[in-house]
Amino acid sequence: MTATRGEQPDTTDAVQEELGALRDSIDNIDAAVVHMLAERFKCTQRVGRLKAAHQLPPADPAREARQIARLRELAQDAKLDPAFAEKLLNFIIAEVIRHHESIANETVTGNGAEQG
Ligand SMILES: O=C(O)C(=O)C[C@]1(C(=O)O)C=C[C@@H](O)C=C1
Repeated sequence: MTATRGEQPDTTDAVQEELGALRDSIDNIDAAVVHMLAERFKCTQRVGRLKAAHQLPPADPAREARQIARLRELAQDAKLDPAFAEKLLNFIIAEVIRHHESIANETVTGNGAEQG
């Protein structure tokens, strides 16, 4: 039964079991997201070094526009809010660009970059 305002919370075993099972799946998905992001950042770290070694700019807005268009379509097909997918990609790419700038700086100054 759906709880409404003013009713006591339903803490029966069946509800707790279903909540626990859903949370197990959420934990697995969160772990997969972390591992996928870690792999993505390993790739972008190599991109950052390649760009710095060849004096290429950290950001590539044309590439980003293609990624956003593609991700919005994928999101739509998957019934995920395309605006959310775009915000998430922009958030990740902003961090990647920060890393690229740090690597480029390290290449010029010889100082250690803070992160890949
Ligand atoms: O493909 C690149 O040129 C990257 O540096 C990677 C990446 C990304 O994280 O996907 C990051 C910055 C660029 O503006 C575009 C894409």
